[in-house]
Amino acid sequence: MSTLEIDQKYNVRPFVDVHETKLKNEIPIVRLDAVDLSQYVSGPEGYASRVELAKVLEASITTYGFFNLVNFGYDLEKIEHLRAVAQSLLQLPSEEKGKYLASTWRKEDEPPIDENFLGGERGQGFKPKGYWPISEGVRDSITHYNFKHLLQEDYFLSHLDQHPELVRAHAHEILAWYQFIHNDILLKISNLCDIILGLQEGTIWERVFKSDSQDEKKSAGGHARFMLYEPYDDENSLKSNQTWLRGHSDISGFSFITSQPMLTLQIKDYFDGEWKYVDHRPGSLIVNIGDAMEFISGGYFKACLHRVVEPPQDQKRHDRIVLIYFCNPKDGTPLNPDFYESSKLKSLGYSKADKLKNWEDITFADWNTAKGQTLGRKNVGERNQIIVYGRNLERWHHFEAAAVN
Ligand SMILES: O=C(O)CCC(=O)C(=O)O
Ligand SMILES: [Fe+2]
Repeated sequence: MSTLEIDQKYNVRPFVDVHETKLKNEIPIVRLDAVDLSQYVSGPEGYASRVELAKVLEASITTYGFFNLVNFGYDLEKIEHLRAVAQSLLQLPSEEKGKYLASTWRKEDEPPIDENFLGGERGQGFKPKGYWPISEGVRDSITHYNFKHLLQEDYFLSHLDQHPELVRAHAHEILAWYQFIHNDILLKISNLCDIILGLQEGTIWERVFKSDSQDEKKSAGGHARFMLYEPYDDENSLKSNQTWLRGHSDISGFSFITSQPMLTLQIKDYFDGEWKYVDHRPGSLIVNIGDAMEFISGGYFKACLHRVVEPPQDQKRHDRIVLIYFCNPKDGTPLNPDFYESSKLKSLGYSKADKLKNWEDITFADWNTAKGQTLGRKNVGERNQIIVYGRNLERWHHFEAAAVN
């Protein structure tokens, strides 16, 4: 079957976003700074432009830990088309989803999905609705599909039988978008981080994010997620306290989320500790620092707490689709700033000898495993300080400190 015929079979059609809210003046909202990647000029002659851009980035990632990326050089219509594919994929019947669950314990001869059989959330494939407990018996209303191995193109393309037909038909488009984020956008952002930290450009890329197309163990990790949020009914909305995804920081180095009109993503404002909706900036990506970059920078960059809640009144009862990319450091990356010998961090006191005495020497793989095991657990909630390897699992204390100052 041609791609066109497959698209017809699965009714691939544009995802219709909800209209913009008219209530922006009545809700807590934060407009993130825009990092304009068209201002990034490579080569020695572009150095001054990169220094200017690094200043904008530094102001964002050392406070909110979030920024908007604009003019990043990818055809926005292609991203819209992927959202259309995501819509049809995430709306496949349950029996189809049951064949491709995101669980390491998926076996070919396992029975079709029923309420006792839900896929894990981190493997490749589907996480059906209802996997995470939210509160008072309410379970999540999020369907997602995870992609792994995106930076190992040969491997990905030779294992397409692990994916539903719709993914198989669009495999090249999916790879193209995520590899562009990693190998183009992230490379530039890594170099800007080098400038911020007083490191030679290329340092963070080489040590942390460089991909290896053949050997996944030596490569940074490229994990993507298509997400569909469906609204709760009135009863679940009330019981869940309007929460779609509980507050957390990401494990990743950086996470990239497509900005769309429905205001539901909230961040905990670094300056006053209040939860605020992230405003929509058309054509932008919402980018945030994950735990790994916070630890690599000794806590100078902030892995901000964020959550997903119901939108303002005039955007309710509508589906929401986002495409996410989590880029993880290479497994062996040390999560301590001393390894990078940044003069800037030393002068700010972000070194083991100074502010970070309790931090154990760990690699990204250690953190990924330890925190991964806690995901979705009810006891790992807001204000519940849990220390792992000398570090706070979620850094709620950032906001307490900021609010007092
Ligand atoms: O849906 C969103 O906007 C963010 C989701 C998120 O924070 C996550 O999957 O880690
Ligand atoms: Fe997140």
